[in-house]
Order: sequence, then C-alpha cells, then structure tokens
Amino acid sequence: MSTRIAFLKGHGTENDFVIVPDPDNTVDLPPATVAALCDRRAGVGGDGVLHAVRSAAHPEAREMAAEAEWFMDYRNGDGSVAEMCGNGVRVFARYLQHAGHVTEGDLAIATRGGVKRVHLAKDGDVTVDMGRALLPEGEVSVRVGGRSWPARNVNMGNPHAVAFVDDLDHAGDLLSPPPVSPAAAYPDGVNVEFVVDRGPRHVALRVHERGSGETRSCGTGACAVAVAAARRDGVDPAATGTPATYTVDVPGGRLVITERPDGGIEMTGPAVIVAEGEIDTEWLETVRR
Ligand SMILES: N[C@@H](CCC[C@H](N)C(=O)O)C(=O)O
Repeated sequence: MSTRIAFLKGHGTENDFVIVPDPDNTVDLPPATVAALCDRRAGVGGDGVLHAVRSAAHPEAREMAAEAEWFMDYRNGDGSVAEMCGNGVRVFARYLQHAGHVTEGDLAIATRGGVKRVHLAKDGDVTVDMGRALLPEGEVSVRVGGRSWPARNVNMGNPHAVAFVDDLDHAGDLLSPPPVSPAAAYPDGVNVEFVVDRGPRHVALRVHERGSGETRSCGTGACAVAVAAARRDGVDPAATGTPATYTVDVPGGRLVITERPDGGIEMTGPAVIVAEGEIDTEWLETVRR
C-alpha cells in the first residue's frame, strides 16, 4: 500500500530546498533517496534537502535540544551530509513560521555547525548569526581551464576557497568541481566561490558547491566571500571595533553580510516557501538503493 510523506519546497535567493518535516525522525533518507528528491527532472528538484526533526529525536542534535527545539538535518543534492547551510537555515526558519511552530522574532535552530540564532523580520527578511569565520593559514589556488587564481581558505563551519577574478565568466560552465590546490587543504572537499568587485564593499559571486554543483546562491559562501573581501581591503572589525557590512550579489539575488567586532557574522536575505505536497512512498521505494 502506498503511503505519503509531506514535503515543502522553499528557497533563499534561489538556493532551493526540499523540506521534509519529520518531527519524530521516522523518515529514512539514505543518499540515493535525497538525490532522487533533488533531481530536477525525475524528482521534486532542489539543491539540497532540509530534514526538519525535533532536536530531542535526532542523535546528532540531542545535546542542543535545551537551546533549540528543531534540528536542521541538511543534505546536499547528491545526498552527502554538510556541516552548515546558510540559506538553508533561513529557509528552515521560514518553514517553522509557516508551519506555526514559531512566530516572527528570534529563534534558535540546531545545525551540525552548532546552534544558530535567527531573526524573522516583519519585512520578510531573515537574519542569521552565522558565527565566526576561521581563516586557515597556507596558500591555496583555484584552476579553471588554462587560468589559475590564488584563493583564500575560509571555513564557515564548512570549507570554502574564495578566488577574486576579473570576470565571473572566467569560472566557465562549472559543470564539474574546479580543481583546488593543494587538495590536502580540503580533505573533505570544498565549496568554491569566484568573486568580482561591483563597488565599495559590494561584490558579486558565482559558486560551485560541494555536493550540489553550481547553485544560484550559497549563504556560507557569501559570508566567506565577505570576510575574504574585507581582509583583502584591509578591513578588520576586531581590530577597529567597527562592524563592516558587505553587499554580496549572487545569481539568485542579494545577501547583506555584517561582520561584528566580536568576529560574529550576520547574514540577511529573503526566504520563501513556494509549495507544499506529498511524496508517494511507492516511488520512493523505487529510488532507494
Ligand atoms: N548552500 C549552502 C551550503 C550547503 C553546503 C555545501 N554545499 C557544503 O557541502 O559545504 C549555503 O547556503 O550555505
């Protein structure tokens, strides 16, 4: 007999997700199932899955349950697990509001990257405190075709290589992961951002995401880019005591990133729920391998 699993579809600056509400953690999501759900022709379609589980019901989140009722169990489009997803957290917060679990204002969401504080504003924007960026030492470089650029290694809970380029077209078609050297700098793979300047404290990016390919936006990537641009510009809020705000244009919209003097990084942008539906579990059985 076929039963049905509820899902929603949402996006943040066109980084889109299949949301699977599963308060008691009863839905099995092996990588093949996640990849099938994210398939844009044969599935629902998305850059990743936001599995919405009560923290108390998930072994990776139980310790955060006192601080954050809900756990964002994030998966990339290929089914792999990632530490954090910045746009995902904003869309997750919007889902919790949509489902009536929270109202406008402040809330906390558990992620593999720790508890994230989120603010749902009246105007529809969602701000998330992404925590601090780590800037591991050592040179890295990114190559596409015959070109290569020095890149900044930035860790936002997940790994990024940020390369400043003259033209975003130089990133090419981004159909496969751009090689990053030395590979040993990123033992678990890497998200790669290509960045151009648009004006003072205003940049634009294209991104190739680990486990999802080129996407229309990446929240952790936008934060990594803002920090890399600030350091390149000689801007360091911790040293001056003054917050620094960068506008980051992504193919799917605009994100505003502020680094505070305490090192914390806040990201603001839209988050939208666009559809709700049901997944036929008979179909799911055919894709589970
Ligand atoms: N789109 C996300 C990042 C998702 C995780 C990433 N692909 C990884 O594997 O680290 C974002 O908005 O941050």
